[in-house]
Amino acid sequence: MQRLCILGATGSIGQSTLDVVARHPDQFEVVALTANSHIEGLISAAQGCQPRFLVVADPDCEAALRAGVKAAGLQCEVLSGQQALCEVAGHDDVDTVMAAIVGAAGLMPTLAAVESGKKVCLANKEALVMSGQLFMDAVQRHGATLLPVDSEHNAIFQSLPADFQYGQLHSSGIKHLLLTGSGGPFRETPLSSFEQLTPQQACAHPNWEMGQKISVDSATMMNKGLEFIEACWLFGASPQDIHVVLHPQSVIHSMVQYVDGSVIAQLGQPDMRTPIAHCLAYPQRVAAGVEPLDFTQLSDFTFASPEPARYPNLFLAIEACKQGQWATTALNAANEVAVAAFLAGRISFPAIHRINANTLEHMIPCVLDSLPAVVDWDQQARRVASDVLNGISA
Ligand SMILES: NC(=O)C1=CN([C@@H]2O[C@H](COP(=O)(O)OP(=O)(O)OC[C@H]3O[C@@H](n4cnc5c(N)ncnc54)[C@H](OP(=O)(O)O)[C@@H]3O)[C@@H](O)[C@H]2O)C=CC1
Ligand SMILES: CC(=O)[C@@H](O)[C@H](O)COP(=O)(O)O
Ligand SMILES: [Mn+2]
Repeated sequence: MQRLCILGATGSIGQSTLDVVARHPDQFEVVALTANSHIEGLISAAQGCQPRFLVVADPDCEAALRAGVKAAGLQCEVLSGQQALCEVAGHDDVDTVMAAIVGAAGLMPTLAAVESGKKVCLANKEALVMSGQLFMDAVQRHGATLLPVDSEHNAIFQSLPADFQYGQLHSSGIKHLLLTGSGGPFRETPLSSFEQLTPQQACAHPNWEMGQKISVDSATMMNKGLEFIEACWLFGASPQDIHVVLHPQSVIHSMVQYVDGSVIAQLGQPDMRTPIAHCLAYPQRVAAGVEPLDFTQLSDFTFASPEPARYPNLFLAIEACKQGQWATTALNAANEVAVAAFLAGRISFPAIHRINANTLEHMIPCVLDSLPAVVDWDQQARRVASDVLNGISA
């Protein structure tokens, strides 16, 4: 029996994880569920799986959660605050942590799981983008098992040689990692109308149902930029090892191109239950509730290169990846500030890129060789991004 902690249980990945887990009560037991403040969602999830711990990050929500737990007749211990998230992620009674908090808020709880040597199923790409080498060193040092949930990285993981060793792309006969991206909802929208695009339009992804932040990131292709950085860390790749390919159908989830001309791909429905089930059951396989692909019903597969004028955030992220940790941590922070402002209706869609680029220009390169340095740098970048934002929206 695998004992699970689901960080971000009320979100899109959290809910898909609960769906997979509920199909296999003989294999998975949920020990802890966490959220930020969505109490009803947490209680409803707890009614399905009866966890021992329920945790809200926002301490102001603890009393309401306690009352809700009592009213629902649940036998859960209620905790709150970031330290409590870290405690359940590293708890002795937990084997596996689904890291599915969105954004930088996931860094500390995910690292707590890593530092306790857990099996960590990583959806929270921002944690890795922020802390790269420190994160990967902690995985090594604490003997954690890191499995990629992000659909592209899961596809690459499945397409690599079974005996692939971290960082040995070239000696494994690999030429390139082909990172596919849909291009988001604005792939064919005239650039002249970008200033008028709304959050609702940006969140209407053509293929995937996801949380708001990652949906906007898909629309700007910052998501692919974050994934580019994520792939470098996960597989020990260099920027020149990775090619981004537009594939609007999102059926091929990414590929590995070998020196002999072979290309190995992982395909499937655009449904996160597949990579989630793959990570949870690895190295076994379990049913995920996902319909098999029917190739006779599929439309054409098409491919293209992303255009810099349409997706400047993608190219900014690739450049940041080449610059190093100071740049990727700052870019991630700026992007979180910018996307929140766009979702709140404060700035236009193209202003997301202006904030990201201006923030990077204001940051003076430095070495981030400790976690406190990363956290401090993230905060500095948020302050700079907020100043840029106030200048734009004033
Ligand atoms: N959705 C998808 O298909 C995919 C997502 N990912 C990655 O997975 C992660 C989660 O994405 P997604 O599920 O879409 O996001 P959602 O917005 O749907 O869910 C986010 C979750 O994080 C919790 N949360 C938000 N802020 C905090 C905080 N400050 N402290 C603690 N918990 C917090 C939310 O709680 P509450 O409900 O209380 O706000 C919720 O449970 C992201 O990093 C994303 O990039 C990767 C690949 C695919
Ligand atoms: C499902 C998943 O992994 C997302 O990250 C997805 O890739 C978003 O789609 P885009 O390819 O449009 O970014
Ligand atoms: Mn992805």
